[in-house]
Amino acid sequence: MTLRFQDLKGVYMFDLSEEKQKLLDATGNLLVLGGPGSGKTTIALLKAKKIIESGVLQSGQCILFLSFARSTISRVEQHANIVFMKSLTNHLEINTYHSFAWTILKSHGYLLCKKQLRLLPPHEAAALLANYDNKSAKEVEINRLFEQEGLTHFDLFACMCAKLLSRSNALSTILSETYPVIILDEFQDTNADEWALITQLGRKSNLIVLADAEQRIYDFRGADPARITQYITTFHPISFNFGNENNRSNGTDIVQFGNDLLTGNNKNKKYNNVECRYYPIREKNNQLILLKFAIIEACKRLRSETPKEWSIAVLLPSNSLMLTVSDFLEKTHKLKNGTIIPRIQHEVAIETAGPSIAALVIARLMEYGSIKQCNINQFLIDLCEHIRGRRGDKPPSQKDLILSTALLEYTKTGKITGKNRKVIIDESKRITERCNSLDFTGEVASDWIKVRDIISDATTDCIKQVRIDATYLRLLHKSSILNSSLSETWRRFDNYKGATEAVRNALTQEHFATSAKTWTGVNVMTIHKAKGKEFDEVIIYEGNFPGQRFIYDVEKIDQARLNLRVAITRAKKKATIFTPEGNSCCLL
Ligand SMILES: Nc1ncnc2c1ncn2[C@@H]1O[C@H](COP(=O)(O)OP(=O)(O)OP(=O)(O)O)[C@@H](O)[C@H]1O
Repeated sequence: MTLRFQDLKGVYMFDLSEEKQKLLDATGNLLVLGGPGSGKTTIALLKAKKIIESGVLQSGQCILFLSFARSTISRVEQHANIVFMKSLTNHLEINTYHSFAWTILKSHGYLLCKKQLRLLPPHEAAALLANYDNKSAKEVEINRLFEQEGLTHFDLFACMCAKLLSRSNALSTILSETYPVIILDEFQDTNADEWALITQLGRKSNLIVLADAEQRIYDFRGADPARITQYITTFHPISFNFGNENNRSNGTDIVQFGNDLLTGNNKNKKYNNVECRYYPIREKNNQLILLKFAIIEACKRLRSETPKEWSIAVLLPSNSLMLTVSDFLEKTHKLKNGTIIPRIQHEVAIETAGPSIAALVIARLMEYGSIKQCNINQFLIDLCEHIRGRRGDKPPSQKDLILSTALLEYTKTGKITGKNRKVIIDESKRITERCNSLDFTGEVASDWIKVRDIISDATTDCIKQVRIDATYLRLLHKSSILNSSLSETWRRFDNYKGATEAVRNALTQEHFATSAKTWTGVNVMTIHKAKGKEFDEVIIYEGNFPGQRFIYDVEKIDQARLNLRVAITRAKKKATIFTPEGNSCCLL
C-alpha cells in the first residue's frame, strides 16, 4: 500500500509494508521495533492520524507524542505537518517529557510540596549543586531543595510526576481521559524515573512504544538494556518489528555499515556511501583544514542536487571540540599558495548553560550600572554562579570549586589569600566601578557591547571565560530574546532595573519552547544532539586529543559502537568519518 501526501514543498510517498499495515489496524498497547530509519516515527504518526480520523476522540482529547529533546520534537512536528491536515493537529500534542511533566507539576505540585514550586533551570541547578560530587548526596540535596524550598530540579520532574499520579487517582483519570493514547519515542533511552512515569500513564491510557535497542546511547543517564523487556512484561503489547527496513537512506549501504559495526564486520570492507578518511596529526589546527575541505565538497555536491533544501551534520565527540571546529569554520583561511578558503556559515547546537549564565552576569552589570549600584560582592556572586554552573549537568572541576568557594568567602569576610585570587578581586572592583561610570542610553546592543568590552579587558581566566561564553549567545540565536527583555525593562523604567530577572525568565521560557527548527545547511553538533534527526550528509570528526576521541577508553567500546552507529545512520546519502592516521578509531 502506498500513501501519498503533498505540502507546499512537494509530494511524499509512503510505502507501507504488510507489518506496517497490520500496525495501523492494531489496538491496545503496542511495541514498534526497527532499525535506524525503518519508519517508526512515521508509522506512529500515521497511526495517530488514523485514530483521529476515525472520530473516536472527543473535543479536548489528544494523542500525546512524548520525546526527550526539543530538537527531536521539531523534526516530528515537521513530519506531522506532512501527514496531518491542519484541522487534525489540534488532536495531537507533541511534547518533551520535561515540558509535559512540568505542566502537571505546576498545576498539581501542591499535592506533594506546600511551597510554591519554582523551576530550577539547569544552569542554576548546576551552580547550586556544585559542591556535591557524590551522586547520592546530590540526590539528597535535590530532594531537600524541593521539599523545603519548592525548588524543582529537572531531574525530579519524571519521578515527582509519577508520584503524583500514583497518589491521585483523580489526576490519573483526568490525564488518561485527555490522552487516551500515548506514543513514546526513543523508548530504549528511558531512565528509571521516566519508566516510573510511563508505568503510571499506562495504567489507563494505551501506549505505543517506539524502540531500537541498538540506538541506546544514554546509559550514563540511566537508560537500561532491560527496559524493553520490562515494557513487554508489564504491558503485554502486540509487537511489530520492521527489522532493517530502511527508508532514510534507501539504496545506500549506510544502514549496512551501521549493522556491520555492531558485529565488527565493517573492518576491511568497502562501502559505497560510507567513507573513512585518515588525517595526519599536524601541529595546531592544521588538520581541521581537511575537515573544512570535506564540508565544502559536500556543500557543492548537495547544492547541485537540491539547491534549496540540503543539510549536513558535522558530528563531534565533545562540546569543546565542537566549539574549536565552529571557530575554525567561522574564519577565512589563506593557504600558502594564496588560495582563499572562505568561512562556512553554520549553526551550532551547543550546551546553553555557560552562555546563559554569562548573559545573566552581563545583564546584572547593565542593570546595576544603569542605576550606579554595581558592587563587587554581587559581581563575585554572579561570577561564581558562572564558574560553578557553566558546564550544565557536569559538576565544575575541583579547582573551580575551590576558587569559587574562596571568592564567595570574600563576599562575606572581605578577606582573600593567593596572588591570582587577589587579581580577580582587583579586576572585579575595576569592572564594577567602570560599569557605574558608563552612560547607558537604552540602545540595548551598544549598552551590551560597552559592558562586554569592560569584561574583555580582564586578564584572569574566570572573568575572560564569561566573555568567551557570551560570544556563543550569538550562535545560540539568543540575541533577539535578550534584546527584547532588556528593551522592555528600559522602556518601563528608563534604566535596566529588573533586567537580570527578565533575562533569567526569558531564558527559562526558552528552555520549554519547542523550537520549530529545521536542520538545513551546515550544522555542527555532538553525536548525542544528533539523535533522532536526519541529514543528507554526515561528517564525523574524531579530533586529536585525549578526551576528544570517540574511543580512548577501551572499556567504553560497546557504548562507542552504538554512538558511532547512531551518528552514521543519521545520513540519508553519505557518511564520512575522519580519524587520525596512525592512531585511527579501533572500530574502523
Ligand atoms: N513507509 C515509508 N515510505 C517512505 N519513506 C518513509 C517511510 N517511513 C519513513 N520514511 C522516511 O524515512 C525517514 C526515516 O523515517 P523515521 O524517522 O520514521 O524512522 P525511525 O525509524 O523513526 O528512525 P530513527 O530510529 O533512526 O530515528 C524519514 O525521512 C521518513 O520520511
